[in-house]
Amino acid sequence: MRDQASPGTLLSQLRAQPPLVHCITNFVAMNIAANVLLAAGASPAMVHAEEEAGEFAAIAGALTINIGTLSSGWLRGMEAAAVAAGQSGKPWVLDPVAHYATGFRRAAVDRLLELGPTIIRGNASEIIALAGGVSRGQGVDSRDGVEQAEESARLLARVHGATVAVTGVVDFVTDGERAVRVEGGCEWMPRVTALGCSLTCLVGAFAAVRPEQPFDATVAALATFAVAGEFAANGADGPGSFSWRFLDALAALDALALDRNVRVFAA
Ligand SMILES: Nc1ncnc2c1ncn2[C@@H]1O[C@H](COP(=O)(O)OP(=O)(O)OP(=O)(O)O)[C@@H](O)[C@H]1O
Ligand SMILES: Cc1ncsc1CCO
Ligand SMILES: [Mg+2]
Repeated sequence: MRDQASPGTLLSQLRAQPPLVHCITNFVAMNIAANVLLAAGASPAMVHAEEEAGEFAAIAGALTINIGTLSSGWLRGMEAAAVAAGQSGKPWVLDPVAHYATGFRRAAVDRLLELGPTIIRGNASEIIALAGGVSRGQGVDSRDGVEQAEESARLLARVHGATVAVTGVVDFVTDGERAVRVEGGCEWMPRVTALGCSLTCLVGAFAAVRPEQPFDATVAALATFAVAGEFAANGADGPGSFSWRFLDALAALDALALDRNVRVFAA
């Protein structure tokens, strides 16, 4: 990994100049995602009303859109925000939560994809289905392995000119040319709701720090989660204690510890 764009370097930059991150996320995720961004050192704002989402996206350093608890009004807010982000050259991240579940979600994601997300972050079931494959997903949790989603991720990245991140036991990131796997995290992570949604918001925070390098920004965010997740697993008895230890580990994580413990490998 090039030195100037190591995860630790990006984390230091994020903390030196905390980016304002416009998050349109779901009702389940709103609180934990805001706390995750604050713990990491970024400044979250949960703004979804259609009357203001476009205006706000132009002010923020990056935008994240998550369709977890979608409604028609929210979708109009998402579209306005994505258009404004595109017009003002701000990176934006799409989290297509359970987009395969209903026609409403499928149509919403199709429209959002047309608006050209900079980064797409999902679990394996979501990424496989987004590329037109047959996924085993039903609800918001993944029922497929990341390995099964790697080719789908490469395809999506090429078709949409986006960086695509698939998360799970070992994460996978590609921009269609480069690809890496990020190891780490812990078994409790999928047992705490909305940690993936929160990661999407953190990807936005890193993208605001490096808008021209969405691939490096995405890897840095995933690496931050992987290392903080491993540290937090130490002494955790289950999802409850892991959840608060994870916030503490994120806040305590420094650039040096991140770069020393990160496990990113070319794929
Ligand atoms: N079994 C596991 N072992 C280690 N880390 C994991 C495991 N499962 C998920 N993770 C990590 O948890 C984080 C969230 O990823 P996950 O794939 O669970 O997202 P998600 O399914 O979209 O979650 P949600 O929809 O609940 O927000 C990522 O950092 C990922 O690396
Ligand atoms: C549980 C749940 N339901 C809709 S969104 C969400 C958060 C995890 O994706
Ligand atoms: Mg998810």
